[in-house]
Amino acid sequence: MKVEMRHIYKSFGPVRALQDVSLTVQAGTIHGLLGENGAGKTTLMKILSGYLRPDRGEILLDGQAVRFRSPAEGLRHGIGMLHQDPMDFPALSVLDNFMMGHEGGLWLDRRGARRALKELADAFGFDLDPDARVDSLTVGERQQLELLRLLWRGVRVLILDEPTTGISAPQKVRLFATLRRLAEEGKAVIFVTHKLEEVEELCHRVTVLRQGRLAGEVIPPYSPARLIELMFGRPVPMPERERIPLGEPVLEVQDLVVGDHRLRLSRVRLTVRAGEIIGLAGMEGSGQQLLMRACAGLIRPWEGTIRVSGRDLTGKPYSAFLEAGVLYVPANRLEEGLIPGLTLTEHFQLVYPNGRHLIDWEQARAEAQRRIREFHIRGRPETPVEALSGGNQQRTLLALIRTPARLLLLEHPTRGLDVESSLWVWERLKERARQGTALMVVSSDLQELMQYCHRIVVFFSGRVSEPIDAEQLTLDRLGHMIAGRGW
Ligand SMILES: Nc1ncnc2c1ncn2[C@@H]1O[C@H](COP(=O)(O)OP(=O)(O)OP(=O)(O)O)[C@@H](O)[C@H]1O
Repeated sequence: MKVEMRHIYKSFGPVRALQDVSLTVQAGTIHGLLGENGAGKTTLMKILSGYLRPDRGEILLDGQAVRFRSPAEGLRHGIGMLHQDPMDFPALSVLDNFMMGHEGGLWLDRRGARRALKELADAFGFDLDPDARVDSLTVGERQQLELLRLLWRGVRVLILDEPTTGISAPQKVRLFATLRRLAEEGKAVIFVTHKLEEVEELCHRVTVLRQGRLAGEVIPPYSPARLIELMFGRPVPMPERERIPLGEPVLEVQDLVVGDHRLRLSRVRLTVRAGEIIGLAGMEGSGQQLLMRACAGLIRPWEGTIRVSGRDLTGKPYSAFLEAGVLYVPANRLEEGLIPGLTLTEHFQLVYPNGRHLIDWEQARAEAQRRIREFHIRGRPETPVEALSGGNQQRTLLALIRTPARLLLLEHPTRGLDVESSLWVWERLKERARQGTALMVVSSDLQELMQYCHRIVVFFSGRVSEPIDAEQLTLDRLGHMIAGRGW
């Protein structure tokens, strides 16, 4: 199906999210949509899939003008969107979610649906237990489930809004192969991303948006420098690798045994020093989060000890970890990090209250404004967090990290961030390291781990490697280890 969007305009109050954007996507192709944070990519795709209505402009499918009043209508026309943050029902099972929205709903033939789920999951190499509750899945697994659901619904235009952020390198390879296959079968695939290498690897054509406007359209062979210039309106220099000197041990993990219903980490030993940045690499769900949560005081270890700055905190409550200067920034920003419905000002007041009993809202607003400026958040003090673009939600989370901190535990701090914003975030994190904070960072971006971390710990199915000096690692070796080879 050929998709045409013509002269689309969309504003949210004073924010002009899209101005005169046109896009044509041919059937049988993978079309990239590239742009910096807040460029309007998600808004454009929400309009195409029926989640939002444009203020002006039209949409044509195979030359026929269409107007969708809801995503369900979009889906009936064969347009499905895989969102950046999972849009599922966490309290229900994988199978229930898979069947959700299907004509017949939950009364549908469950056995048939179960079979379809298994077949699709096998085709992609995804390992999803149909009876698991969705809130026990990782972000990546939830994305996988949603992708399978859309395919099962028979979409002809598949929109993927940054689909690779939560999944492992081998899963990405499989996903890309599947997307190519879907394109060969005649589907139109729209691939929203910040990552230039993904555009190069996958896309037959790419449209670049900048600040709500069309910046250009490019076909291979791509020049990364040209794409960056289209995205940001100027070249963006890459930083040199930096060696931050290390201080005293901050985090000392001894023979830690910790687990949940599906995974168990055995005898983990790790010391992180002041100023050190340790990267945790592995497929989503390989145990990184267990270690992070144990070190944040959110889950109790079964055995072993956790010491922070010499104090034994094993088995102590989360509040004791907070008091010791341990801060945890989770991956799931809209469920655990931010509170939908609350504004930016309200979020900052929760973390930095300006009064004991009464809040001076005038001052609160001014403080929020200051942080918005400092962290380059595209939003206003009164903006509710769910109205921010994904990248700006991430910046907000970072702006909410209290100072000083002894130990920062960050999951995917640059997930969903464009090149320039990622550099900016890492600058902030390095600044913390230089001030003596110890950092432990989970990321699926191996290149970024290699670039910024002193040492890297690799996880595979609950196995945990010794910390490896990042300078002695190659991207290739790291990729193999993550896939369970060469241990
Ligand atoms: N519901 C909303 N209410 C108010 N403003 C909004 C809303 N949705 C989006 N915006 C604003 O519109 C602009 C474009 O946002 P959009 O999410 O489309 O960007 P994006 O290119 O997808 O960015 P990212 O890569 O960070 O997700 C941003 O300035 C954003 O804050």
